[in-house]
Amino acid sequence: MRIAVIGGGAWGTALAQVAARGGQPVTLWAREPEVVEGVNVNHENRAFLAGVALSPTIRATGDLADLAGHDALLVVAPAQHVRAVLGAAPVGSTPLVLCAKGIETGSRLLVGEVAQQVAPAAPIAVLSGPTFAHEVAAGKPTAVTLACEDEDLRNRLAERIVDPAFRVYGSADVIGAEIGGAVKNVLAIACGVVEGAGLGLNARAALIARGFAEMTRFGLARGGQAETLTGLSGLGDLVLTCSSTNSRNFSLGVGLGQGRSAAALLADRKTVAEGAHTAPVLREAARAASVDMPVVEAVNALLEGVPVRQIVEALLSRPLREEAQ
Ligand SMILES: NC(=O)c1ccc[n+]([C@@H]2O[C@H](COP(=O)([O-])OP(=O)(O)OC[C@H]3O[C@@H](n4cnc5c(N)ncnc54)[C@H](O)[C@@H]3O)[C@@H](O)[C@H]2O)c1
Ligand SMILES: O=P(O)(O)OC[C@H](O)CO
Repeated sequence: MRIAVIGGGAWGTALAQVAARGGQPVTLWAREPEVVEGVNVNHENRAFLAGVALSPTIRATGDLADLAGHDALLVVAPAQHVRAVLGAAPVGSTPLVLCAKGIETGSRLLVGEVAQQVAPAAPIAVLSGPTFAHEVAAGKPTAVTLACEDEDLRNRLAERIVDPAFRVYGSADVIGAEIGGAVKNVLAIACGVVEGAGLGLNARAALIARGFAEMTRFGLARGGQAETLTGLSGLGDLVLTCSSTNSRNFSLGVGLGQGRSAAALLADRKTVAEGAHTAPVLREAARAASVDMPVVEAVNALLEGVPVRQIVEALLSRPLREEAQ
Protein backbone atom coordinates (compact mmCIF):
# COMPACT_ATOMS: atom_id res chain seq x y z
CA MET A 1 0.00 0.00 0.00
CA ARG A 2 1.61 3.28 -1.16
CA ILE A 3 1.07 5.90 1.54
CA ALA A 4 1.21 9.68 1.28
CA VAL A 5 0.84 12.16 4.12
CA ILE A 6 -0.78 15.58 3.65
CA GLY A 7 0.70 18.02 6.19
CA GLY A 8 4.31 18.39 7.28
CA GLY A 9 3.70 19.54 10.85
CA ALA A 10 4.80 17.50 13.87
CA TRP A 11 2.07 14.87 13.57
CA GLY A 12 2.22 14.43 9.79
CA THR A 13 5.98 13.99 10.00
CA ALA A 14 5.73 11.48 12.88
CA LEU A 15 3.11 9.45 10.97
CA ALA A 16 5.29 9.51 7.86
CA GLN A 17 8.06 8.08 10.04
CA VAL A 18 5.75 5.26 11.25
CA ALA A 19 4.66 4.47 7.69
CA ALA A 20 8.29 4.49 6.49
CA ARG A 21 9.63 2.01 9.06
CA GLY A 22 11.10 -1.04 7.45
CA GLY A 23 12.26 1.08 4.52
CA GLN A 24 8.90 1.61 2.84
CA PRO A 25 8.59 4.68 0.60
CA VAL A 26 6.32 7.48 1.85
CA THR A 27 5.43 10.80 0.20
CA LEU A 28 5.04 13.78 2.57
CA TRP A 29 3.37 16.96 1.31
CA ALA A 30 4.43 20.03 3.27
CA ARG A 31 3.35 23.60 2.76
CA GLU A 32 6.65 25.18 3.75
CA PRO A 33 9.50 24.94 1.19
CA GLU A 34 12.06 24.82 4.02
CA VAL A 35 10.34 21.72 5.45
CA VAL A 36 10.43 20.03 2.02
CA GLU A 37 14.10 20.83 1.62
CA GLY A 38 15.03 19.85 5.18
CA VAL A 39 13.29 16.47 4.92
CA ASN A 40 14.80 15.67 1.53
CA VAL A 41 18.33 16.92 2.17
CA ASN A 42 18.94 16.56 5.93
CA HIS A 43 16.19 14.03 6.79
CA GLU A 44 14.95 16.35 9.52
CA ASN A 45 11.90 18.61 9.96
CA ARG A 46 13.56 21.32 12.00
CA ALA A 47 10.50 23.61 11.95
CA PHE A 48 8.03 21.17 13.52
CA LEU A 49 9.82 18.02 14.75
CA ALA A 50 13.39 19.08 15.46
CA GLY A 51 15.94 16.51 16.58
CA VAL A 52 14.30 13.46 15.01
CA ALA A 53 16.34 11.62 12.35
CA LEU A 54 13.78 10.81 9.66
CA SER A 55 13.81 7.77 7.42
CA PRO A 56 15.54 8.49 4.09
CA THR A 57 12.62 6.75 2.37
CA ILE A 58 10.37 9.72 3.20
CA ARG A 59 10.28 11.97 0.13
CA ALA A 60 8.83 15.43 0.76
CA THR A 61 7.11 17.52 -1.87
CA GLY A 62 5.45 20.92 -2.02
CA ASP A 63 3.35 19.94 -5.03
CA LEU A 64 -0.07 18.46 -4.26
CA ALA A 65 -0.11 16.84 -7.72
CA ASP A 66 2.57 14.42 -6.42
CA LEU A 67 -0.09 12.85 -4.18
CA ALA A 68 -1.68 11.14 -7.22
CA GLY A 69 -1.14 7.39 -7.56
CA HIS A 70 -1.09 6.51 -3.85
CA ASP A 71 -3.30 3.87 -2.21
CA ALA A 72 -4.13 5.92 0.91
CA LEU A 73 -3.74 9.56 1.93
CA LEU A 74 -3.19 10.46 5.61
CA VAL A 75 -4.74 13.90 6.10
CA VAL A 76 -2.82 15.76 8.82
CA ALA A 77 -3.41 19.45 8.03
CA PRO A 78 -4.98 21.42 10.92
CA ALA A 79 -8.77 21.00 11.00
CA GLN A 80 -9.53 24.53 9.75
CA HIS A 81 -7.38 23.96 6.62
CA VAL A 82 -8.51 20.46 5.63
CA ARG A 83 -11.21 21.72 3.23
CA ALA A 84 -8.83 23.93 1.25
CA VAL A 85 -5.97 21.41 1.11
CA LEU A 86 -8.16 18.44 0.17
CA GLY A 87 -10.00 20.56 -2.38
CA ALA A 88 -6.71 21.17 -4.19
CA ALA A 89 -5.41 17.58 -3.92
CA PRO A 90 -5.93 14.79 -6.48
CA VAL A 91 -8.08 12.62 -4.18
CA GLY A 92 -10.64 10.90 -6.41
CA SER A 93 -11.56 7.59 -4.78
CA THR A 94 -8.33 7.21 -2.78
CA PRO A 95 -9.06 6.27 0.86
CA LEU A 96 -8.52 9.16 3.30
CA VAL A 97 -7.24 8.60 6.84
CA LEU A 98 -8.18 11.72 8.81
CA CYS A 99 -5.74 12.56 11.59
CA ALA A 100 -6.64 16.17 12.46
CA LYS A 101 -8.64 16.82 15.63
CA GLY A 102 -11.21 19.56 15.43
CA ILE A 103 -14.53 20.92 14.21
CA GLU A 104 -14.70 23.28 11.24
CA THR A 105 -15.68 26.85 12.11
CA GLY A 106 -18.82 28.01 10.33
CA SER A 107 -20.01 24.65 9.01
CA ARG A 108 -19.80 22.92 12.46
CA LEU A 109 -18.64 19.81 10.58
CA LEU A 110 -16.20 17.22 11.88
CA VAL A 111 -13.14 16.72 9.69
CA GLY A 112 -14.55 13.48 8.24
CA GLU A 113 -17.75 15.28 7.26
CA VAL A 114 -15.71 18.00 5.56
CA ALA A 115 -13.78 15.33 3.65
CA GLN A 116 -17.02 13.68 2.53
CA GLN A 117 -18.20 17.02 1.11
CA VAL A 118 -14.93 17.78 -0.66
CA ALA A 119 -14.10 14.24 -1.86
CA PRO A 120 -17.40 12.32 -1.94
CA ALA A 121 -15.91 9.28 -3.73
CA ALA A 122 -13.18 8.72 -1.14
CA PRO A 123 -13.71 6.16 1.66
CA ILE A 124 -13.06 7.66 5.09
CA ALA A 125 -11.11 6.44 8.12
CA VAL A 126 -10.12 8.28 11.31
CA LEU A 127 -6.88 7.74 13.22
CA SER A 128 -6.93 9.22 16.71
CA GLY A 129 -5.70 8.61 20.24
CA PRO A 130 -3.18 9.68 22.89
CA THR A 131 -0.23 10.48 20.64
CA PHE A 132 2.37 13.13 21.29
CA ALA A 133 4.20 13.34 17.96
CA HIS A 134 7.71 13.42 19.47
CA GLU A 135 7.10 10.19 21.39
CA VAL A 136 5.73 8.40 18.32
CA ALA A 137 8.64 9.57 16.17
CA ALA A 138 11.05 8.35 18.85
CA GLY A 139 9.46 4.89 18.73
CA LYS A 140 7.95 5.05 22.23
CA PRO A 141 4.99 2.69 22.85
CA THR A 142 1.73 4.20 21.63
CA ALA A 143 -1.78 2.87 20.96
CA VAL A 144 -4.42 4.47 18.72
CA THR A 145 -7.95 3.98 17.46
CA LEU A 146 -8.39 3.48 13.71
CA ALA A 147 -12.07 3.90 12.88
CA CYS A 148 -13.51 2.96 9.50
CA GLU A 149 -16.91 1.51 8.63
CA ASP A 150 -15.42 -0.75 5.94
CA GLU A 151 -13.84 -3.63 7.87
CA ASP A 152 -11.67 -4.81 4.98
CA LEU A 153 -10.19 -1.34 4.40
CA ARG A 154 -9.77 -0.86 8.16
CA ASN A 155 -7.74 -4.07 8.41
CA ARG A 156 -5.59 -3.22 5.38
CA LEU A 157 -4.85 0.24 6.77
CA ALA A 158 -4.11 -1.14 10.24
CA GLU A 159 -1.61 -3.61 8.79
CA ARG A 160 0.18 -0.85 6.89
CA ILE A 161 0.18 2.02 9.45
CA VAL A 162 1.80 0.02 12.21
CA ASP A 163 5.13 -0.83 13.76
CA PRO A 164 6.13 -2.78 16.87
CA ALA A 165 5.71 0.27 19.12
CA PHE A 166 2.62 1.69 17.37
CA ARG A 167 -0.40 -0.45 18.15
CA VAL A 168 -3.65 0.07 16.25
CA TYR A 169 -7.08 -0.86 17.62
CA GLY A 170 -9.91 -1.03 15.07
CA SER A 171 -13.38 0.45 15.39
CA ALA A 172 -16.33 1.09 13.08
CA ASP A 173 -17.32 4.25 15.00
CA VAL A 174 -15.92 7.12 12.90
CA ILE A 175 -18.04 9.84 14.57
CA GLY A 176 -17.15 8.72 18.11
CA ALA A 177 -13.43 8.64 17.30
CA GLU A 178 -13.56 12.13 15.84
CA ILE A 179 -15.54 13.65 18.69
CA GLY A 180 -13.11 12.45 21.35
CA GLY A 181 -10.15 14.12 19.63
CA ALA A 182 -11.98 17.38 18.95
CA VAL A 183 -13.52 17.81 22.41
CA LYS A 184 -10.45 16.82 24.45
CA ASN A 185 -8.48 19.73 23.00
CA VAL A 186 -10.97 22.20 24.47
CA LEU A 187 -11.02 20.41 27.84
CA ALA A 188 -7.19 20.39 27.92
CA ILE A 189 -7.22 24.19 27.80
CA ALA A 190 -9.38 24.15 30.96
CA CYS A 191 -6.95 21.80 32.72
CA GLY A 192 -4.05 24.04 31.73
CA VAL A 193 -5.87 27.01 33.27
CA VAL A 194 -6.15 25.08 36.53
CA GLU A 195 -2.39 24.51 36.45
CA GLY A 196 -1.57 28.11 35.50
CA ALA A 197 -3.83 29.57 38.17
CA GLY A 198 -2.54 27.17 40.83
CA LEU A 199 -5.99 25.73 41.56
CA GLY A 200 -4.65 22.30 42.49
CA LEU A 201 -4.77 18.67 41.48
CA ASN A 202 -8.22 18.01 42.95
CA ALA A 203 -9.64 20.64 40.61
CA ARG A 204 -7.84 19.13 37.62
CA ALA A 205 -9.17 15.64 38.36
CA ALA A 206 -12.68 17.06 38.77
CA LEU A 207 -12.37 18.83 35.42
CA ILE A 208 -11.19 15.68 33.66
CA ALA A 209 -14.13 13.69 35.07
CA ARG A 210 -16.78 16.35 34.47
CA GLY A 211 -15.23 17.19 31.09
CA PHE A 212 -15.46 13.53 30.13
CA ALA A 213 -19.16 13.61 31.09
CA GLU A 214 -19.54 16.53 28.64
CA MET A 215 -17.63 14.69 25.91
CA THR A 216 -19.88 11.67 26.44
CA ARG A 217 -23.13 13.68 26.34
CA PHE A 218 -22.06 15.45 23.14
CA GLY A 219 -20.66 12.30 21.55
CA LEU A 220 -23.79 10.24 22.20
CA ALA A 221 -26.00 13.08 20.94
CA ARG A 222 -23.99 13.08 17.68
CA GLY A 223 -24.37 9.31 17.26
CA GLY A 224 -20.99 8.18 18.65
CA GLN A 225 -20.74 5.04 20.78
CA ALA A 226 -19.99 4.98 24.52
CA GLU A 227 -17.22 2.34 24.04
CA THR A 228 -15.37 4.66 21.68
CA LEU A 229 -15.64 7.61 24.05
CA THR A 230 -14.19 5.55 26.92
CA GLY A 231 -11.44 4.27 24.60
CA LEU A 232 -8.10 5.56 23.32
CA SER A 233 -9.50 8.34 21.13
CA GLY A 234 -11.75 9.64 23.93
CA LEU A 235 -10.82 9.17 27.56
CA GLY A 236 -7.28 8.02 26.67
CA ASP A 237 -6.47 11.19 24.76
CA LEU A 238 -8.27 13.36 27.32
CA VAL A 239 -6.07 12.04 30.12
CA LEU A 240 -2.86 12.55 28.10
CA THR A 241 -3.65 16.05 26.93
CA CYS A 242 -4.93 17.19 30.32
CA SER A 243 -1.76 16.11 32.14
CA SER A 244 1.23 17.56 30.33
CA THR A 245 2.76 20.82 29.23
CA ASN A 246 3.88 18.88 26.13
CA SER A 247 0.32 19.56 24.96
CA ARG A 248 -0.07 22.82 23.06
CA ASN A 249 -3.69 23.08 24.26
CA PHE A 250 -2.77 22.50 27.90
CA SER A 251 0.07 25.04 27.57
CA LEU A 252 -2.29 27.62 26.12
CA GLY A 253 -4.49 27.09 29.17
CA VAL A 254 -1.51 27.52 31.51
CA GLY A 255 -0.89 30.95 29.95
CA LEU A 256 -4.56 31.91 30.31
CA GLY A 257 -4.50 30.76 33.93
CA GLN A 258 -1.49 33.00 34.55
CA GLY A 259 -3.58 35.94 33.38
CA ARG A 260 -2.22 36.38 29.84
CA SER A 261 -4.67 37.14 27.03
CA ALA A 262 -5.62 34.58 24.39
CA ALA A 263 -4.73 37.07 21.65
CA ALA A 264 -1.18 37.46 23.02
CA LEU A 265 -0.75 33.72 23.49
CA LEU A 266 -1.99 32.86 20.00
CA ALA A 267 -0.20 35.67 18.14
CA ASP A 268 2.56 34.52 15.82
CA ARG A 269 2.51 30.90 16.98
CA LYS A 270 3.65 28.48 14.28
CA THR A 271 2.18 25.39 15.88
CA VAL A 272 -1.52 24.74 16.19
CA ALA A 273 -3.62 24.70 19.40
CA GLU A 274 -6.78 23.21 17.88
CA GLY A 275 -8.87 23.72 21.03
CA ALA A 276 -8.83 27.50 20.59
CA HIS A 277 -10.50 27.12 17.17
CA THR A 278 -12.83 24.30 18.19
CA ALA A 279 -14.09 25.91 21.43
CA PRO A 280 -16.47 28.49 19.86
CA VAL A 281 -17.87 26.12 17.24
CA LEU A 282 -18.25 23.32 19.80
CA ARG A 283 -20.21 25.71 22.03
CA GLU A 284 -22.48 26.57 19.06
CA ALA A 285 -22.98 22.90 18.21
CA ALA A 286 -23.70 21.95 21.83
CA ARG A 287 -26.21 24.75 22.29
CA ALA A 288 -27.92 23.84 18.99
CA ALA A 289 -28.23 20.22 20.16
CA SER A 290 -29.30 21.27 23.73
CA VAL A 291 -26.28 19.46 25.21
CA ASP A 292 -25.10 20.96 28.52
CA MET A 293 -21.32 21.65 28.33
CA PRO A 294 -20.41 24.03 31.19
CA VAL A 295 -16.65 23.41 30.97
CA VAL A 296 -16.71 24.17 27.25
CA GLU A 297 -18.72 27.32 27.99
CA ALA A 298 -16.10 28.27 30.60
CA VAL A 299 -13.20 27.79 28.17
CA ASN A 300 -14.94 30.07 25.68
CA ALA A 301 -15.41 32.73 28.33
CA LEU A 302 -11.72 32.47 29.27
CA LEU A 303 -10.67 32.81 25.62
CA GLU A 304 -12.93 35.90 25.45
CA GLY A 305 -11.08 37.45 28.40
CA VAL A 306 -13.34 36.78 31.40
CA PRO A 307 -11.08 36.52 34.49
CA VAL A 308 -10.33 33.04 35.86
CA ARG A 309 -11.70 33.81 39.35
CA GLN A 310 -15.09 34.81 37.91
CA ILE A 311 -15.25 31.62 35.84
CA VAL A 312 -14.39 29.39 38.80
CA GLU A 313 -17.03 31.08 40.98
CA ALA A 314 -19.63 30.61 38.25
CA LEU A 315 -18.78 26.91 37.81
CA LEU A 316 -18.82 26.21 41.56
CA SER A 317 -22.10 28.03 42.16
CA ARG A 318 -24.07 26.10 39.56
CA PRO A 319 -27.13 24.37 41.08
CA LEU A 320 -26.34 21.03 42.70
CA ARG A 321 -27.21 18.04 40.54
CA GLU A 322 -26.94 14.26 40.40
CA GLU A 323 -23.57 13.10 39.05
CA ALA A 324 -25.17 10.84 36.46
CA GLN A 325 -27.17 13.69 34.89
N1 LIG B 1 1.41 17.22 17.31
C1 LIG B 1 0.82 16.17 17.84
O1 LIG B 1 1.37 15.56 18.77
C2 LIG B 1 -0.49 15.70 17.30
C3 LIG B 1 -0.92 14.42 17.63
C4 LIG B 1 -2.15 13.96 17.16
C5 LIG B 1 -2.93 14.78 16.36
N2 LIG B 1 -2.48 16.02 16.04
C6 LIG B 1 -3.35 16.82 15.17
O2 LIG B 1 -2.74 16.90 13.88
C7 LIG B 1 -3.14 18.13 13.22
C8 LIG B 1 -1.89 18.82 12.72
O3 LIG B 1 -1.14 19.20 13.85
P1 LIG B 1 0.45 19.20 13.88
O4 LIG B 1 0.83 19.05 15.31
O5 LIG B 1 1.01 18.25 12.90
O6 LIG B 1 0.79 20.68 13.38
P2 LIG B 1 1.98 21.62 13.89
O7 LIG B 1 1.45 22.50 14.96
O8 LIG B 1 3.19 20.85 14.16
O9 LIG B 1 2.26 22.51 12.60
C9 LIG B 1 1.32 23.40 12.06
C10 LIG B 1 0.86 22.85 10.74
O10 LIG B 1 -0.13 23.71 10.20
C11 LIG B 1 0.10 23.86 8.83
N3 LIG B 1 -0.56 25.07 8.33
C12 LIG B 1 -0.44 26.32 8.82
N4 LIG B 1 -1.19 27.16 8.06
C13 LIG B 1 -1.78 26.41 7.09
C14 LIG B 1 -2.65 26.68 6.01
N5 LIG B 1 -3.08 27.91 5.75
N6 LIG B 1 -3.04 25.65 5.22
C15 LIG B 1 -2.62 24.39 5.46
N7 LIG B 1 -1.79 24.06 6.47
C16 LIG B 1 -1.38 25.06 7.27
C17 LIG B 1 1.60 23.92 8.74
O11 LIG B 1 2.04 23.70 7.41
C18 LIG B 1 1.97 22.78 9.67
O12 LIG B 1 1.89 21.55 8.99
C19 LIG B 1 -3.92 18.91 14.28
O13 LIG B 1 -5.30 18.73 14.04
C20 LIG B 1 -3.54 18.27 15.60
O14 LIG B 1 -4.56 18.36 16.58
C21 LIG B 1 -1.30 16.50 16.49
O1 LIG C 1 -0.35 19.20 21.71
P1 LIG C 1 -1.82 18.98 21.59
O2 LIG C 1 -2.59 19.57 22.71
O3 LIG C 1 -2.32 19.39 20.24
O4 LIG C 1 -2.08 17.40 21.69
C1 LIG C 1 -1.43 16.56 20.79
C2 LIG C 1 -2.20 15.25 20.62
O5 LIG C 1 -3.50 15.51 20.15
C3 LIG C 1 -2.22 14.40 21.84
O6 LIG C 1 -2.88 13.19 21.56
